[in-house]
Amino acid sequence: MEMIQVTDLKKYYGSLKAVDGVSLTVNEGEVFGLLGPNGAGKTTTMEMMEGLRDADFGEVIINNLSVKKDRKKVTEHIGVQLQSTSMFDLLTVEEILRMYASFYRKSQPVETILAQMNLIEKRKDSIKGLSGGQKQRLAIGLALIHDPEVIFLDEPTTGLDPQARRSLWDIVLELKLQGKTIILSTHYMEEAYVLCDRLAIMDHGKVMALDTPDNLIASLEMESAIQFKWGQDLHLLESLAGVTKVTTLKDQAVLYTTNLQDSLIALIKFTEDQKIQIQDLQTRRATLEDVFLQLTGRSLREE
Ligand SMILES: Nc1ncnc2c1ncn2[C@@H]1O[C@H](COP(=O)(O)OP(=O)(O)OP(=O)(O)O)[C@@H](O)[C@H]1O
Repeated sequence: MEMIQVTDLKKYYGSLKAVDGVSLTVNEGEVFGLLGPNGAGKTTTMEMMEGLRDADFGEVIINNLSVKKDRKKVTEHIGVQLQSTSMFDLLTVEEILRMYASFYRKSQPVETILAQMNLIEKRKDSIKGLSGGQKQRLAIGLALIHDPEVIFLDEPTTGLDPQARRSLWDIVLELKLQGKTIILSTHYMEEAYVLCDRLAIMDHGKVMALDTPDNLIASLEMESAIQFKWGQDLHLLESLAGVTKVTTLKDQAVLYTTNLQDSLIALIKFTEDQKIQIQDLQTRRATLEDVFLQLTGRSLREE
């Protein structure tokens, strides 16, 4: 069943097209990702989906309710993770959860949220003293207090260390197991790959591609990438055995290939014959990063 339908959503700020005609659907129980670099329009898209920002054009339907016309009813079905900077620093974890619970007609027991977010030991601590990961878990806990079916997480792991990031991934996967529908924005391709059933790759306010992570990678028709420092003409590399595409990333050449072994042997032979030295050679399986590079000519990590 489709839980969310977004049709031709637009938001312009003067001549800047922050969101420029986004259409997508999110199925019930799915983790759906918006993947793109800073400024791609992920937050603006999510805020229009949540009803927190007015769209200039387009429509969002959540659980058969129009976000524009039935905003109040929609809020009962959705949970939005607030940025932790906007929480009341002097309250304790338990106090803020109780305060949020009081905003709703029906809410989950605070105990349940504390356990689910791994915050039982922190319940009496003030928010000010929490680590970044604990604050993010609390922010998600606050979004869950009224037990919504749909949860929006805007870059939930930005700025967290790898361990805190993984613990947040576990929480997202646990929420999925409970049947929640989750919309998550991120600029980490590994996170998108691990968590998302399907994802939309966004750039300059548009959806560049939308599919499962594996299908997006498979659509490139290149299993592996060979990357190395390269100061010569790129065209020299195009006819090497197995190579399907050639591109650059800063001072590096990236060769995509369907046959890593053939391409590597051909590359080494070619550079030997031409007396060209290659530096910093590495090979890897193609990733969502490569999908983004192919679609936009840029790296997700260039911020
Ligand atoms: N209120 C506003 N006024 C003017 N421009 C805005 C406003 N809000 C967002 N923008 C611009 O719209 C574009 C999209 O911003 P948005 O925050 O949606 O991107 P994002 O993909 O979420 O990036 P980030 O990861 O940095 O949050 C950016 O160029 C941003 O500067």
